[in-house]
Amino acid sequence: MSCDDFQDGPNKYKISGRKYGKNEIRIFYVNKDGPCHIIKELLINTRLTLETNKEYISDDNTGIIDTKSQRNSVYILAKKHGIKTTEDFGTLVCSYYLSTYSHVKTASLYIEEENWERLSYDDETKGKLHNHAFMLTPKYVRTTVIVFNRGDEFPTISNGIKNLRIIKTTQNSFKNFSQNEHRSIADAEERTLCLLLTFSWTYKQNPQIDFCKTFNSILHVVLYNFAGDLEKGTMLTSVQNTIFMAAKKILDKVEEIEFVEVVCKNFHYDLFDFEIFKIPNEVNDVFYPQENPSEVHIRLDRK
Ligand SMILES: O=c1[nH]c(=O)c2[nH]c(=O)[nH]c2[nH]1
Repeated sequence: MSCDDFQDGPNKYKISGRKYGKNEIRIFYVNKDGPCHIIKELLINTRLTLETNKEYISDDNTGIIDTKSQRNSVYILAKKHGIKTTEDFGTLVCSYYLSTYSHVKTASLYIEEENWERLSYDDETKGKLHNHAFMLTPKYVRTTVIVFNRGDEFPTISNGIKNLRIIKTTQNSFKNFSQNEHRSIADAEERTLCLLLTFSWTYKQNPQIDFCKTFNSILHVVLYNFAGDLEKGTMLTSVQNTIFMAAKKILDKVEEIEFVEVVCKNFHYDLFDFEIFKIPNEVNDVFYPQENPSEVHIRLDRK
């Protein structure tokens, strides 16, 4: 019987999940080694699971590492060691919690990274990048999850792309779906496809890779899978098939990845009905974007 199984009179219970931590620790780090500054802005959620559960089932708080202490460790470790990569820094923070507090069973972090790009001018200096000025280009959020269990040699690391919104105006069909008595929409040979994509991929333990380079090559896979060749494009027949193909191509491309998860919101762009106004509509060029997207999910594992 584990410490999470317990009995109160005739009633038996099991705590099947417990963790706690600080949310949205915002940290901005500037590497000032030389005139060309390198920056990182991270939003971090910490989570600790303790070996015992006495703080849940009794008034004994002696094991609780308060969430402000958890937050302070993030800033102090950044000051002492800097932040080179998000994955290394996240691993350092988790290792710190595990090595400092012998009663921490699992330390994990969820990290979002702001997409600051080095500033450049659209003039004769085009192509040259500024040493210490940046602009926020929030096309998507880069995510990292680190889970470090006591006793494991390495943490499990996941990366992801959150809230990438893309739209394609042709070469999207949706047809031959279930004929049922409640069906209200017709087959579409053509439609406008607008997706809000969140990908995450989890590495095998201790992958020997450049996480940043891998992120960029996965972003390329995701975009090319959606859009295809710049001029010729590519045909998409459903959201389900589109995200399956993207996940498969990621596993094909990066051997070190164990599984990929995709959550895809599909914003329907409906055609405005001009028929009632007797306005001819030879070209489908006016749409009304719907607010409430549908959602398609897949997780693809290696076997
Ligand atoms: O690609 C799609 N998959 C669906 O499951 C679905 N449902 C829907 O209304 N439109 C779409 N499109």
